[in-house]
Amino acid sequence: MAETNNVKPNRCFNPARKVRIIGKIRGFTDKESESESKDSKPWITVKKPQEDGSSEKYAVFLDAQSTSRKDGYELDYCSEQDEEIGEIYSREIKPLVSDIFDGRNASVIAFGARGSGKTYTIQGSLEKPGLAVLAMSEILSKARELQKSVSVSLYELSHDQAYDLLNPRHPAVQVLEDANGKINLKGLSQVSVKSISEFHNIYFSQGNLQNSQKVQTHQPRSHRGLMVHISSEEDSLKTKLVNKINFVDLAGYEDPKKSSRDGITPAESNWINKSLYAILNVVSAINASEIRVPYRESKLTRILQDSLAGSSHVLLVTCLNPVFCQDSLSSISLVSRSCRSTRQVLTDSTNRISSLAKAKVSSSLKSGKTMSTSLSVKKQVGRSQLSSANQASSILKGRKLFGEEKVVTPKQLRCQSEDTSAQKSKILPNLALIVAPFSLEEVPLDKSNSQCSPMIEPAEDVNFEGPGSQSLFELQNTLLPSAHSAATMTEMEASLQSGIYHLRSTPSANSDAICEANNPVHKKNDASPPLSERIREISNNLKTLCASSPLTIKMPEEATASYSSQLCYNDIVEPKTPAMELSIARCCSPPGNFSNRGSGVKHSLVREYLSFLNSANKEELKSLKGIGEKRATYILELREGSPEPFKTLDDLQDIGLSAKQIKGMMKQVAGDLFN
Ligand SMILES: Nc1ncnc2c1ncn2[C@@H]1O[C@H](COP(=O)(O)OP(=O)(O)OP(=O)(O)O)[C@@H](O)[C@H]1O
Repeated sequence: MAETNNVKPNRCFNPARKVRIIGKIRGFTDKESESESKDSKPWITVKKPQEDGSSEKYAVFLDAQSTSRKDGYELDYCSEQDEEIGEIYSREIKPLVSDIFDGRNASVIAFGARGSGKTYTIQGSLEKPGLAVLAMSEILSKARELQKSVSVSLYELSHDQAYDLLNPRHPAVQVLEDANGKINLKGLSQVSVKSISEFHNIYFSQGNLQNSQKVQTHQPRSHRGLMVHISSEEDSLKTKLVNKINFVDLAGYEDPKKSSRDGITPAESNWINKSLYAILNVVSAINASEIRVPYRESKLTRILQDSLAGSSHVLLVTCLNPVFCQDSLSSISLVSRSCRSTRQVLTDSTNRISSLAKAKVSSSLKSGKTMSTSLSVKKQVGRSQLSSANQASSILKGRKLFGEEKVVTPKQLRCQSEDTSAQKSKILPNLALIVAPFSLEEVPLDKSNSQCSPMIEPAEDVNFEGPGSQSLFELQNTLLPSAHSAATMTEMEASLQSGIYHLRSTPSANSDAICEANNPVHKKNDASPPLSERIREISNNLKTLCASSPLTIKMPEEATASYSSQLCYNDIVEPKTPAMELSIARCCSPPGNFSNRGSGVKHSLVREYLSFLNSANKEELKSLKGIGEKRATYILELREGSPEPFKTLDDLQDIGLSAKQIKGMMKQVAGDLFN
């Protein structure tokens, strides 16, 4: 664990990230305590933030002794195994409860493998109340103080169908969205609660209620949600203000390939995992401040939509089994992937920390080798190396379900080298973190692949969920550079099931900023140099000018004469519409405009271009047609001798360009204007 000290501090913390992710290691059950030998090494260890500032976050290390696989993840917080639920409540939930009374919504979601203690954490028992019960106790006392009313709803989700657990008939709940984007849960009862004992009766007896009614809603694995509504009458507005806090006990994550212990079918298991991926996809999109948050991917995310979006607090509690559990390993890995975008690997709450990969990176760099950033990273341990037809279909299915993923070949990755060379030093170590626990293919260092970085994709479909379903925050983002689209659960599923790890990096506001800082030429992944931007701007201005320019009126000669003769004979001439047909020509195309308006714009373009050549740095120069490494170096040398070596286009001949080449360059930036 010595490497923990090497955990990099959170260099570019993203303040927009809204989902807090904590870990909770469950206590041993009686049976486990019996079988667990006193001196056996725990497979999960928690490392607290370092006082010397070398790490600001909690880190949890999972050491799968049977496979010698070690993984490390950063979390916002991770409770020790013996930490009482009450302590977690005070630390994590209490502040949320106060905020609900100040008008915010909240969602507390327990995620983890089967048997990892989710129900124990959220619901608990009468003797050992869970987070929801402790919260309810405080909510009720605050509500009394502030004269607000409290009601609760309970639902269960199975096969993407929600059922009301407080109605003895367990009707299906419909999720409807009104014109303002407000979510209405039709068919979900709300039962008013005045005291904690009333709440206990409702919360702890709903299982019995189901059994007595013999309604087949309660599946062995299903999601269960408690929704607490806190409402107050707003006298002045005569409206009812309602805020909500949700507690969700998700169905346990289980490898769909495993034969289930409770006889559920693979289809059911797939549905559960799909809905788990959906919630993680939403978390990922929220954290990445994406414009489009995929609430519509599952009924659960639709139900929670207004308690996930906007200024809502979201707390994801990742529950972990204290005895080795492959599914626990997979589930924290899923959470980790949902909470980062590959470009922000050091900024998210569950960054994977790997001594293994770090060592590999440093050793590979030292040894003159570098890691291949190919999309397929073969898993070192565990399952078969190659994806079977089954796995492939699962990947495809996943892609279909969770959005298309561009498959990027290693060759394409290499092609990015020029554009991303400035970022290489940042990305390479980060990349190592992403793929940490797996063996990374090492390839001989060559110029092209040494500069590889993950493929940067443009933001994909920017679809809004529906009218008004966007928060103001999201709306604002539409005006900003596209935020990154985080890795979807498709990748996670694919990786977990097939052992093939897909890396994808997408631009983010943050990364754009980094990119810009590193290389002002490459503002975006399509790398438009500022010169062409400026020239485009001039060109656009020109078009606008053309569009708004006065009509050119050609007057027939005789008409002009008669008009001017009028002017001659009258001192004060009343303006008259000439009685003649005018031939009107409107200049629309820039070349046409040029011929009519002289060469002012052209000169201005040339000036811009020359000034760029006189001031751009090497990388910027190289982005121009006809200027490679040598010419760029030569230009910089010329500039050392004279600060402005290029005063006219002809001066470009000094760097070995022919008149034809110069014209070609100008054509590149200004198109037909230089024909
Ligand atoms: N902190 C704890 N101390 C002791 N026992 C615990 C603790 N947390 C959970 N358990 C026990 O572990 C078992 C599994 O817990 P729980 O049912 O909460 O898991 P789960 O994640 O909700 O499971 P599933 O995914 O199957 O719903 C239960 O028997 C529970 O009593």
